[in-house]
Amino acid sequence: MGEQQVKAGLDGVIATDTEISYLDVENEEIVLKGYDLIELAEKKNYLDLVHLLFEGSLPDQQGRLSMESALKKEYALPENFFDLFSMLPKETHAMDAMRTGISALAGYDSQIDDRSTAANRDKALKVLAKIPNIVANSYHTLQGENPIPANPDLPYSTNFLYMITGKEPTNLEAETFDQSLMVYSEHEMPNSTFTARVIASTNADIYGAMTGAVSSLKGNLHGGANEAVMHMLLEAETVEGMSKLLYEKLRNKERVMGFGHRVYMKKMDPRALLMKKALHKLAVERGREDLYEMCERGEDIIREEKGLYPNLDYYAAPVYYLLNIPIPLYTPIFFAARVVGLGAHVIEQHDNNRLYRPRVHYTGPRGLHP
Ligand SMILES: CC(=O)SCCNC(=O)CCNC(=O)[C@H](O)C(C)(C)COP(=O)(O)OP(=O)(O)OC[C@H]1O[C@@H](n2cnc3c(N)ncnc32)[C@H](O)[C@@H]1OP(=O)(O)O
Ligand SMILES: O=C([O-])CC(=O)C(=O)O
Repeated sequence: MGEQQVKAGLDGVIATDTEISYLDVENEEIVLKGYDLIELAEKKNYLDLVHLLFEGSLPDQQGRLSMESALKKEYALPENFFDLFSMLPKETHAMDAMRTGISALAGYDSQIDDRSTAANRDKALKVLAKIPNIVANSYHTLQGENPIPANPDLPYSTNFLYMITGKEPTNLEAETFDQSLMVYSEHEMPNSTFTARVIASTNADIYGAMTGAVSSLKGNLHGGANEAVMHMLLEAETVEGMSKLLYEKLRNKERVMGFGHRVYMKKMDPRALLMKKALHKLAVERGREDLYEMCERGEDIIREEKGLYPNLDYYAAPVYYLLNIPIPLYTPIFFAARVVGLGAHVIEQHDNNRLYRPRVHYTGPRGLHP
């Protein structure tokens, strides 16, 4: 094995070739199939991006419509599917309920063992079609509420938000939510994507890979941070409260959720910048400029004191709050948006597979006898 150096957390290690996406930190660009994710998020919508990742190109109007109608045909969940959620303890976290739902879908797929590109793409589209229903209605069921049926007259992402809140969103709400799905859609090789690819590399199916990815994403060093950020903002209450809380956290050497990133670290996550703009628009419209100012104050303090910048979760959280989304759904929504990226990665892994099986640097004892 020689003298290979262990990189804690596999920091900087190249895990695979990919044609899907790349974080070009030097040029501050998130490259997605040759496009800049931020430009896509400003000019296109979520289903364009789905088409780009699954079909390899941005769609024309017709292409977008036919993708949307294919998704709508798959919105429904198997009969009595919600019974699953009513059997869970009502304290079950929305991420765990969603994970159960995705895992259960496997049993309904008669082509579960077909790992061809076309079959995998069909499966990924099925998950994408059903995920708003699973996210929104596993939550409603656990809350003892009735499931909210999909409204097929609404565009995909508008319907997703409608199924969460039960109210038809305004244009600004629908556009902001769609943009949030775009920025969450794909991000190269985060822990959850790596998890999905590692699982897929055993020839396991896409449902298993995605179920593993949900588990990874739940942790607060990853997707769970958006929920934690909102609890922090609510605890702080005011701009002054935010200063007090953050200085206290810094004194206690606590990690501040929503700051730092393995790849950007000393630079602002470009997706956070976009969500910051979206937050400003929403905050002005809602008369909640105080929430925006709290976030800015937090950003200034952590930059000055730690040299750290906000990541996407820091600004996505207050955006979701102003969209009246229940806090436990923030991370499930992150996952739902990421289904497209994860789907693309599982397809790529199966198309050119080699089992992931690394080695270790053994530091334990030798030569013992029982
Ligand atoms: C969309 C996403 O999933 S983005 C990630 C969301 N997660 C969060 O927001 C959680 C808060 N952030 C963090 O914990 C980290 O920045 C991570 C996990 C995202 C990346 O961390 P890593 O690359 O592993 O860096 P690591 O954990 O080694 O930290 C390096 C140093 O920066 C400090 N640091 C990093 N992030 C933070 C933070 N948010 N608050 C305080 N200190 C921090 C660490 O304490 C450490 O300091 P030390 O060298 O004095 O011990
Ligand atoms: O890239 C990462 O490590 C985490 C992240 O920002 C994401 O998954 O969107």
